[in-house]
Amino acid sequence: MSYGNQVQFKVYKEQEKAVVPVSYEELEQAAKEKLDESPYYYVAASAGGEETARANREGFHSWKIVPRMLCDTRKRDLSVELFGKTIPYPILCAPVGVQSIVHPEGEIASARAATSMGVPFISSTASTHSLEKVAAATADESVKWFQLYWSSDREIAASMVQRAEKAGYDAIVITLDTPMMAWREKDIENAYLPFLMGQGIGNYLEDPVFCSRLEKPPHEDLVGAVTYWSQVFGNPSLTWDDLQFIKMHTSLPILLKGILHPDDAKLALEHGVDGIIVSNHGGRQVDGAIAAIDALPEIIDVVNGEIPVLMDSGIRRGADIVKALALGAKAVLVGRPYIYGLALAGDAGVNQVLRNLIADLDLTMALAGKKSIRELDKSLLKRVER
Ligand SMILES: Cc1cc2nc3c(=O)[nH]c(=O)nc-3n(C[C@H](O)[C@H](O)[C@H](O)COP(=O)(O)O)c2cc1C
Ligand SMILES: O=C(O)C(=O)c1ccccc1
Repeated sequence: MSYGNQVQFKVYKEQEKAVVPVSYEELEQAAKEKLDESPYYYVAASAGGEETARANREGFHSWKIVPRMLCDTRKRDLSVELFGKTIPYPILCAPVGVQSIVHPEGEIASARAATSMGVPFISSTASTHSLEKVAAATADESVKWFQLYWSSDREIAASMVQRAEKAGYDAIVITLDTPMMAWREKDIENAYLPFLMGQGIGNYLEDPVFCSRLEKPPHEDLVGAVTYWSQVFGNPSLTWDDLQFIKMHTSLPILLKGILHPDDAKLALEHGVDGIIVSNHGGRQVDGAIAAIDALPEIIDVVNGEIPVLMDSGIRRGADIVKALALGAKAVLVGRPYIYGLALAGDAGVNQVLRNLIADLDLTMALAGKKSIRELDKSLLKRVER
């Protein structure tokens, strides 16, 4: 029996204990049926008319895999190396804030599930559970990164980065595309702001610098804490020169998330960052922005192998990952798929969504004639305009 068949049998066998639908569309539908309208749309909806969210998918559709034959793909190796650590698959859990709106255990359950299978977890600044509690839910040797929303009170930003380093995180992801929330029509219709109920601000409520700015501690005056949070959450005044400030406060590798323009990739290199994540935030920020997969090739050219380039926005199946990697991404991040798994079945749901994605990737690699991530390049793809 070939290794490929073993993967299939294992997946079929595990289906007996299935807790979530296998297809992405059915997964999303099941989450819609389970969740209340406001949290469901907070996760599922994108900015404006959702043109960019659609473009993310259409972008993948316009690349086609041209499989190779007779390549002996019995044994495959999906591992990649990032900042000196080998991860078993080229997949990470994207930073997603306020996960407690879909499941009370939120980020803790997701981090536990992901890292137990070797999938790095990127912990969001906007988590309900603090970065220390998320780290405590994972094994010491597991790979985890911390995502920074750079507060307009920069001492808070510095404090969070230092806390992350102390708690054992391996890298800092600075998200650049969300100094403020975009025009999200569903959330406006639903007047939905979970932060006002104290959700998604766990990292602030436990931050010594944040708390030192308050008149009363958060447990005595949550409204005061939330009000201050709303004043300092975003920082639209940042410029490239500010990066130096965070670099001074950490020895961890720094990645910039939300890069779409090749000139920004150039600036990232000039400012000495360690990695780039090509992303349009899953279509949740600039509606009308270029699809992340369409932005990727030019950025890969500019970066020219100097630092790792990762991508996210619209990854739904194994073939999407093969396409992103063939176009030069080192690894991909997934967002909504694992959040729907969390909504439906807590850590078991996250586990199953990731397991399915990995098995799909593994089979797609084998059937495309590729046995290692290193073998993926543009020659496997053809662009088909429709
Ligand atoms: C509900 C939700 C919350 C998010 N919160 C954050 C966040 O706190 N920080 C961040 O950098 N990105 C955040 N993102 C964006 C993701 O990291 C990622 O870029 C995006 O989800 C990828 O697209 P996908 O959902 O199509 O996989 C969020 C996305 C969703 C769906
Ligand atoms: O909703 C988001 O996309 C996001 O990035 C975010 C921003 C602030 C708090 C929580 C999530």
